[in-house]
Amino acid sequence: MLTMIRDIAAHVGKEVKLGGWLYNKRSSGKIQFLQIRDGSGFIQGVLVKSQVSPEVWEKANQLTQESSLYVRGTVRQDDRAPSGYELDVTDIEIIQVADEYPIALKEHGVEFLMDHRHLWIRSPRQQAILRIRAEIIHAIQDYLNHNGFTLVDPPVLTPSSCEGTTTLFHTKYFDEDAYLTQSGQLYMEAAAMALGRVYSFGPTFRAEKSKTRRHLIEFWMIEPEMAFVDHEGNMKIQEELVSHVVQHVLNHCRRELETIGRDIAPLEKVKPPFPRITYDEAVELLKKEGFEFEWGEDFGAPHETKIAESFDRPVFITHYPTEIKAFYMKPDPNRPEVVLGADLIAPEGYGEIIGGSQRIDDPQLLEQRFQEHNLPREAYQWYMDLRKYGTVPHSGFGLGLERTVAWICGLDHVRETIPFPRMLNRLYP
Ligand SMILES: NC(=O)C[C@H]([NH3+])C(=O)NS(=O)(=O)OC[C@H]1O[C@@H](n2cnc3c(N)ncnc32)[C@H](O)[C@@H]1O
Ligand SMILES: [Mg+2]
Repeated sequence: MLTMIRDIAAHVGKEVKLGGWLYNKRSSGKIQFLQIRDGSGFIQGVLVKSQVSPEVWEKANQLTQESSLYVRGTVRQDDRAPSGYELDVTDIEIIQVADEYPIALKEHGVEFLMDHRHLWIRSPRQQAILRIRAEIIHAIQDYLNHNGFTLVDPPVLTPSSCEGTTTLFHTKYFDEDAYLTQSGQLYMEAAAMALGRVYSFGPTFRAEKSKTRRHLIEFWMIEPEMAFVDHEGNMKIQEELVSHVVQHVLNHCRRELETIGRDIAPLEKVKPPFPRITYDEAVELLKKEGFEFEWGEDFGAPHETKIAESFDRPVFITHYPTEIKAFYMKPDPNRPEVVLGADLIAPEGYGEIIGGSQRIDDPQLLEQRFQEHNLPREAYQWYMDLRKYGTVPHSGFGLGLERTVAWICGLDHVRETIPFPRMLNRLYP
């Protein structure tokens, strides 16, 4: 039975057998130091020429970067070692001497690394990011599952759009037209009328022609939807969820955060309540900061970054103009030219991580929106039925996983937040 490096502390003084890959090695003539990784961690194996057979010594000489092997040895505690332990190697079984590894331990250009993403993910930094991503997913589901939400899976193949028709991926569904989902929201609204509080978690697709550090073509979204929850209740759930996730990462990913060099001070300030400013107040703030900005425009990355600089934690921007938001958003009854919705803007320039709103629950108004947005009525009949058979006030939001990972990890680009990013001009590997 192989021992995993993550469990090595339980085996001090004992002989163990590990399976793994050679991450790196160095030699001082009579001693060889093998940096071994097995996916659960790293450990240094030490070979002393005088203490192993010539065959084992020769095998160690043959090993190249990323060669796969079994190694046997005795576990020794050593505070000088990064993991706190070392392995006094007694035997090596080579599985494969790897070809010359393309990602040598030096700087490489982004496109080269992206072309070798299937290998790049083996590096300590990329492993750490993927572990933090997994912990974020775990924390999100932990919060939602313990707060009355049920996971419901929406379809990926859909007959219509949710977020406008300019970013749809079209495909044929036998002899019908279909589109890859932009958002599971509309289906979550149906599920919320059945189960009260629901959420979806899956890939969503936007044929965005934007090549920015925050846009992916395929990204993962968590979409909670809640019956009998209004705009303010929606934001309260969002700030509790995000704060829970950040605290979970701080509690469970310290080693990974150190590996990627993340300054955690900004994350320690992420506690509810988050500040709320209206779109109007945000426009005024931008004008005071010297931006040319017309009421009715949408905020771009520079605007969101400037707005966020006034706060030490994520900030809700609420009451956007109805004209620039999606058809389903409920207008403010006291001021119909703005909606009961909010974007959650992360600090440190990471921009919008959540989009959400209260939904239109009045059938007449929804009919009017179908016409204003020129939506094909028959494709949305099921969605209108939700307003005919027991409509209720309800709200929901979409949290973009990759943007959340980029913010929490402090990364420059979303391409490092997902195992195999799909971006403009990138479908490989
Ligand atoms: N259930 C809902 O209410 C969600 C709603 N239908 C929706 O899709 N809103 S959103 O378009 O703002 O997207 C939500 C979030 O999804 C993320 N998002 C949105 N588009 C992208 C792209 N292209 N790349 C990466 N991440 C993206 C970003 O964090 C947004 O705040
Ligand atoms: Mg949005």
